[in-house]
Amino acid sequence: MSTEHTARVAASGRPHRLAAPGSVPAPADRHGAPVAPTASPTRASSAWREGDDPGRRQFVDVGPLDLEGGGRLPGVRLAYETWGTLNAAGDNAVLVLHALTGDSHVTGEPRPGHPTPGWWASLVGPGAPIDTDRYFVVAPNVLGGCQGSTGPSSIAPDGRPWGSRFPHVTVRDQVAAEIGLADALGIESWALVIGASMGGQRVLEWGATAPERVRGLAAIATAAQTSGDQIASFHTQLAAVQADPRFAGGDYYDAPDGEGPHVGLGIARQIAHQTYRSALELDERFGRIPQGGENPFEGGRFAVQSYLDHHGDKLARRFDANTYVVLTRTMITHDLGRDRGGVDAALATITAKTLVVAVDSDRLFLPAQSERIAAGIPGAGPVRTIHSDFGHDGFLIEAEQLGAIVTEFLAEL
Ligand SMILES: CC(=O)SCCNC(=O)CCNC(=O)[C@H](O)C(C)(C)COP(=O)(O)OP(=O)(O)OC[C@H]1O[C@@H](n2cnc3c(N)ncnc32)[C@H](O)[C@@H]1OP(=O)(O)O
Ligand SMILES: N[C@@H](CCO)C(=O)O
Repeated sequence: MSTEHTARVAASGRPHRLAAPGSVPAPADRHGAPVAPTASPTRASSAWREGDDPGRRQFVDVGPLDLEGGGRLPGVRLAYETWGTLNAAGDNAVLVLHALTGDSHVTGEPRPGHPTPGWWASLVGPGAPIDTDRYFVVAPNVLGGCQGSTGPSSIAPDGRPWGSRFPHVTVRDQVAAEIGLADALGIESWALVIGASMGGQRVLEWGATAPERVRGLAAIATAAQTSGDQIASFHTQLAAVQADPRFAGGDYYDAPDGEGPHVGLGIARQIAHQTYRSALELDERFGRIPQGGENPFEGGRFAVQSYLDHHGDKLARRFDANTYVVLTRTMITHDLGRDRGGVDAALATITAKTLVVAVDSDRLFLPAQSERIAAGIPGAGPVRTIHSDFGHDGFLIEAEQLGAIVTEFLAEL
């Protein structure tokens, strides 16, 4: 394994892999520094607030929403971005659904205050596999999110942030809100609804909730029903956030010092990030190499620890902890088969032509879960496999492979 794997990593053409031990960033560098709870520049809510970064975001009010779990949101607003033009026939609309910590900014188009391109810039844009010169692409921020859509950091009718009072929302509720967005945009049926991971959960839910409104589906690195193993991992992430005293049960937005539960959120991301990468990659890439300038025998870290610290810290600086909790709970309760006679019965009701994609090294959303989706949807072809050393994150990293698969599927549609 080792030789072949190393060769594949080396041949992957990735711009950045672990630097030689002597040249990894010094401990004081942002890449080398441990999570520094008191140094966070973010306020108690790192959620987007109106006026922060208007960019090209638009908003739609989809009205009150009766929730699957019995509660009610009195007014739901979705933030979204669009690219391209809806044609006269109205048949070139594509809905792109982000994963847990994504947002509406999918393409490489620059936006104010964000140095990095959107999260699927290689897949969506002018001349890209989902060609915005041809398709009208719509990407909403999910219900419960923190990038402009109604979520726990939004202001409730009493003028205070929802915080701990934000109700449980299910994947079905999120899709109900997105149906409101489609209505508002005058889109009767989507040529394609595409998403990965948590976004893929909504893709499947679209197919089962509104089969007449989707002609094509692409469900990538996802599952029709959250497994016990996934719930277990999500549970530990929730526990990490909730154990942070600054979480305050979810009501931290008005913390006098302006600080939120960055430490807990960072730890949750570290737990999650490990599941986003493969064991093989972490071993091959980091192994037992100490972080530059640090000695693990004197309280220092191995490079992989520093790497996880970095990813935890980075998310904690850009994301709202309550949204992380709300969306994680949403994923925990995801079950396409609920009240539909079970998963297989629900999958059988999906009429859209469906592309199912798995990442072979994914240890979070297992390829077997993709197999189940493909076996259950009448219009699904065999599972297409992304071969990757990187695990679940392969859906973000392996742009060339995914692009080719999506291009082929769109041509068939
Ligand atoms: C669909 C969605 O919703 S996606 C949401 C979008 N974004 C995210 O999820 C961001 C989280 N990041 C990731 O998941 C991944 O980084 C990806 C998938 C985006 C990219 O993967 P890769 O290109 O393989 O990046 P990788 O995992 O190697 O991380 C690179 C970072 O780790 C840092 N790093 C690498 N080694 C170390 C180390 N030893 N110590 C500290 N930091 C390190 C790099 O400096 C780099 O930092 P930067 O991102 O701030 O520039
Ligand atoms: N990087 C992805 C992984 C989960 O699919 C995210 O944070 O949304």
